[in-house]
Amino acid sequence: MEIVIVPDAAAGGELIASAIADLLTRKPDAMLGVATGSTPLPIYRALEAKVKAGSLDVSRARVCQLDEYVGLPVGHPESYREVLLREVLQPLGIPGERFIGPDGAAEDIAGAATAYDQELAAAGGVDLQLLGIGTDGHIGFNEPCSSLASRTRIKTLTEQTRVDNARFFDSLDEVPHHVLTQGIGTILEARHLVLLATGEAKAEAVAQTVEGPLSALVPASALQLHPHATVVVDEAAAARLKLADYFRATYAAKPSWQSI
Ligand SMILES: N[C@@H]1[C@@H](O)[C@H](O)[C@@H](COP(=O)(O)O)O[C@@H]1O
Repeated sequence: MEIVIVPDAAAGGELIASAIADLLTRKPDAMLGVATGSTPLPIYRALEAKVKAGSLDVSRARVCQLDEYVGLPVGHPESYREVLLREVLQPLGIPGERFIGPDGAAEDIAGAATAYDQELAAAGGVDLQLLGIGTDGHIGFNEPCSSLASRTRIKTLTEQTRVDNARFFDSLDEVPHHVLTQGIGTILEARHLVLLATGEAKAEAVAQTVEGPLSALVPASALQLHPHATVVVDEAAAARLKLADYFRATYAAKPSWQSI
């Protein structure tokens, strides 16, 4: 696992957007796994700036969703499909036909979960999966004690996650209790995992993810199992890392030709 400590969220967004640009240069039809929440927004704005400047070609890029609420009506502005259309697809000019995600409005939710895993596999898998992290260490919507081998499936949100996400809704009551999320096993199949965490509220979860034991209690610690996982943190989110100086020295000495 590579840990990169950046000065602030904007620098993290720029670094990760550059890695995505490198990937799309090597593989123009790469499948990008995108995440929701506030944290990845600087990545999307940095990508948008590159597209507008003409330095990034996304004309063949494909995009896939990490997770989705269950039970919101199709087109609900806070469904993750709508959020990603608004924050990623439309600003980058990527048409909806190149965007796949789980159907949280399906009548057969278990079937929709299985269908999404099959769709991801049929698409050739995910080249680079962006991840945020919940204050309880969740990735996607894999709450604590999710199986480290889990596939896309329905999960029940913890009260903490519902409270954390209530800011996007008019009231806590409107935050769904159930979600569809790529499983941890599904996420680990992506060829490169890139987790961005910013702000002091994430410092404890980051420390447990990076330096704690591999544990289903901290779902993000499953990144320790992945051969190419990059954790990008700002100074505030790095505050509890015991090995912060080592991570800084390692990154400073990294060969210039090597991307994250
Ligand atoms: N399902 C999403 C996660 O993918 C995201 O990482 C998390 C943190 O969001 P934020 O970045 O806003 O703190 O929120 C939600 O639970």
